[in-house]
Amino acid sequence: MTQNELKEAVGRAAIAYVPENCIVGVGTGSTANYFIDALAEIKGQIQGAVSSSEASVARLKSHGIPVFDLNTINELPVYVDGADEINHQLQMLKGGGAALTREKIIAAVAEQFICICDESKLVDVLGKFPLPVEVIPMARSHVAREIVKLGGHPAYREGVITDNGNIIIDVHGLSISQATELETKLNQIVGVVTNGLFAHRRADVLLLGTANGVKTIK
Ligand SMILES: O=C[C@H](O)[C@H](O)[C@H](O)COP(=O)(O)O
Repeated sequence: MTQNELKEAVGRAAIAYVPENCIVGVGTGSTANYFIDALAEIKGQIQGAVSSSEASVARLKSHGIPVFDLNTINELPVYVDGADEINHQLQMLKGGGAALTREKIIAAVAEQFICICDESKLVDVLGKFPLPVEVIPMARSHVAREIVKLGGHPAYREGVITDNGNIIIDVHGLSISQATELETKLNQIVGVVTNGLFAHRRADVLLLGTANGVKTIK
């Protein structure tokens, strides 16, 4: 199977976690896009969605799926999203598509986080994929200097402005054994909006696309 076929398989498998008549949390990226396309097939059975990016909002709307403002809803049973890396404790590294902050907000509201990935994303130690950090533009140099003090190599992601009007610094050279501690330390740097470690709020279920089918890891 190709990587895209594995992504499509997990996107479809996640539909089983969507309760009838609910509002569903929808993530961002190529894997989440397959979930959105599968969701379109059952759109008559849900009220609609909340979404972590303008790109996903546009895709949901193109399928005729109603999109709600997160502030108008009281409960969110499930959030479905991809990841750039996930470890065996179901801690994730996210934000390759620059949507990390809205993803973290929706994940905080959701009762269950269902992570959908092809098997290339499962790692023993997070950090080979550069860790994205969303930063207020005027704090760029300050945040970069503080990241160096933590042992990382910061790189400004040129030409990218997030949906929130901020910039992204990608942190290279990390081998993240203490993910919750690093998530907290990075968030304490003044000027950081959030970082792409999802260690405090991990996934509840991983649907992993493999050559032998979709594996469920809890
Ligand atoms: O900002 C983007 C998100 O964190 C994505 O969930 C992540 O980058 C994975 O995307 P993809 O499914 O395209 O690999």
